[in-house]
Parts: sequence; C-alpha cells; structure tokens
Amino acid sequence: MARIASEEMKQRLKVYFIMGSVNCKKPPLEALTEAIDGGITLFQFREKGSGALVGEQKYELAKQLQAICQKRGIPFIVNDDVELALAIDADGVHIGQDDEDARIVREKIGDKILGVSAHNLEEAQAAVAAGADYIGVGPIYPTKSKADAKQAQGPGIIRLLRDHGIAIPIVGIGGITAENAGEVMSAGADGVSVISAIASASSPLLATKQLAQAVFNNE
Ligand SMILES: Cc1ncc(COP(=O)(O)OP(=O)(O)O)c(N)n1
Ligand SMILES: Cc1nc(C(=O)O)sc1CCOP(=O)(O)O
Ligand SMILES: [Mg+2]
Repeated sequence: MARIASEEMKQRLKVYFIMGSVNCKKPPLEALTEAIDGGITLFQFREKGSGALVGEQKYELAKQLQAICQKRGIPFIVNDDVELALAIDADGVHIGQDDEDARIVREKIGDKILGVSAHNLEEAQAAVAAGADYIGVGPIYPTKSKADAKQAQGPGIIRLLRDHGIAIPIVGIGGITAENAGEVMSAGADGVSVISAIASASSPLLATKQLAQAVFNNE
C-alpha cells in the first residue's frame, strides 16, 4: 500500500468526525452510522476523557466502529494509541504535540495515514518534516470537548499557515459548527473536524448533513 495522495487526503478531510463513547448522546454505533449516512468523509476513534473505556472494552468498541467504517468505505483513524491502530490494522493514527514523536510514529505505521496536531508555524513545519499526511489546526473556536485545549485562535491561524507556505492538507478543529464552518474553509482549510457538532446532536444524521452542506458550499 502506498502513502495516501495529497489530493485524496484533502477530499477525505472535508467532514471529519471524531468520537468516543463519552461524547455521544446516542449509542456510539448508532451515532457513527447516522454520521456516515449524513455524509462524513473520515472518522477518528478518540476514546478519551472521564469515563472512557480502556483495555478489552476499548479494543472491542474500536473493532465494532471500524467494522461499520469498513462496510461503508470510510477510513478509520485511531487517536493517540499507535499500538491499538497497529493491532486492528486501522487506516491511520492522529497524534498531538504531547504524544509519541511524529517521526517515530511514521516509522511504526509505514504508509498508514499520519495526522499531527499543530498550533503554530513551527509545529506545522515540523509535522511536514516528520511526514504527516495532514495537520489538525486548533482550537479555532472555544471547545468543551477537550479539557486541556489551548486558547482559541480563530480561523486566521489557518490563513497564516497557508501564507507561510504550509501546503499539506489542513483540517480545522475546535468549536466548529455548521454556522462557522464556512469561515474555516474560506481561511484555507481543506475540511473541518468536529466532535460535539455531530456527537451531541439529537440527530447526528441531520447535524452531519448541515455541516457537510456548509463545507461543500465554501470549498
Ligand atoms: C484532527 C485532529 N486534530 C487535532 C486533534 C488533537 O490532538 P491532540 O492535540 O493530541 O489532543 P487529543 O485529541 O489527543 O486530546 C485531534 N485529535 N484530531
Ligand atoms: C480533540 C480536539 N483537539 C483540539 C485541538 O485544538 O487540537 S480541539 C478538540 C475538541 C474538538 O471538539 P469540538 O468539535 O466538540 O469542539
Ligand atoms: Mg493526542
């Protein structure tokens, strides 16, 4: 298997849903199925926060969510847990600045998708040098879904990265909704990644459709 092409990665990032069992209003398998029906293009399993599953239970949920993604052709990314990603043969891994070093992760996962969080130009340049397939830039807006999130930067951080030559695929993250997704795209993002805009909605199906519409109207 070869590394994902940049253009394909950009398409995959359009509507990127991130979820773990602690995030959803509905049972996780139901929430993911509705999100896929609504038009998500990529999924990240992020089993994190108070009450998150560990060990065998985490592994089993990952396998069940992965099976849904595989059936529907949606790539399955694992947050933080490189060993889990390798154990279940996930499509990729997302890591942040406080996780394992991106160069080492690239060596471990070979051609699988590697996403890296970046909050400024230096981190973005380092992620490119380490072989990231995309960077997640945030928080764009205030978020309640990540306890240790940094201060919101606004969409201008994405424009700044583009203006300084960061050409790899970029996805915005943090407080993104159907109402503000357009300005994230207009700033130069290839897509938006969300937890609560879909997972906390009473209808993940409708919420995803609204988000996708906002994204594709502002490409
Ligand atoms: C697409 C995307 N972007 C950023 C993050 C955040 O990663 P990280 O900084 O490692 O924080 P945690 O998600 O691990 O709490 C992400 N998960 N996905
Ligand atoms: C997982 C995550 N990472 C962030 C970062 O800034 O790197 S913000 C965030 C939480 C995103 O959740 P919501 O869409 O509910 O705001
Ligand atoms: Mg992390």
